[in-house]
Amino acid sequence: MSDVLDRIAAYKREDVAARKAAVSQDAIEARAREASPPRGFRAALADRFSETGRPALIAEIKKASPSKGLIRADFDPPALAQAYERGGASCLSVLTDGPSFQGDDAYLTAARAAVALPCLRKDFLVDPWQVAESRALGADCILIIMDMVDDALAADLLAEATRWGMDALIETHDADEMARAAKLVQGRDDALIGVNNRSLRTFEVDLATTEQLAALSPDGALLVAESGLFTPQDVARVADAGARALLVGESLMRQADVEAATRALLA
Ligand SMILES: O=C(O)c1ccccc1NCC(=O)[C@H](O)[C@H](O)COP(=O)(O)O
Repeated sequence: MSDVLDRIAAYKREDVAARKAAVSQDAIEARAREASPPRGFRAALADRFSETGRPALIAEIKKASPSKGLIRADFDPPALAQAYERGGASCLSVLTDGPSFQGDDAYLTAARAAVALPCLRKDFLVDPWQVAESRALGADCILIIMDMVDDALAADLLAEATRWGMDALIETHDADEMARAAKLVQGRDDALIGVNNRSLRTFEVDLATTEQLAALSPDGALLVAESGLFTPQDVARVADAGARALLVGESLMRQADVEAATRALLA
């Protein structure tokens, strides 16, 4: 039986085929060349960690999710981006997937225009064409979910991100994916490796995932702990495991005062 990740991959392939039929590679590249220059996503995280000795925050603009349904009804991406920036976030993550997250490409463009922070396009990449599309939308970083791509596609996506001057967050959830990610970034000094504490197939969340995989992360990679982080104690736990950055959505999106909640989480 197919699970949610398989279903997302299936509709994404159809969606990308339709987008590619409407906008050729040359046309999407022309749009990408017109976009505002990349802001340096990994560098922003590394700089903040160097300055503070604490994990830097990637704050996520997330309206809904398959595991939680609607998370935030009062949803204004530019206002949320500004609240995150004032609260101390180093980068943003913006969900652009519509069917499962009620996201939209326009949310990324609008959020990025409202702040000076680098932005991750949080979507499911199954084709290198989507990398140029992400850049055309203004993204500074793309997501490569190792569970969703084979090694060849992962390498193509990473090469495309590099070609466009973008960073790539390479997401893992188990030791096998971490080993594949380590091979993928071998010889590079700009690796950004994520450990998702949530299984995207069962939705089970366990911070021990970061603790278990951190030791397997390649030397020199900047490690990002993703999902299920609600309290400063959670932050301290993944920091102790070696995380230099955090990706947080739900716990901040559920707060009335997002700026204060962001500050409190990082305190
Ligand atoms: O969040 C989900 O339910 C989900 C389901 C299937 C695929 C991906 C999913 N989430 C993407 C993420 O990784 C999170 O949005 C991100 O790490 C933030 O997590 P959280 O702080 O727990 O909202």
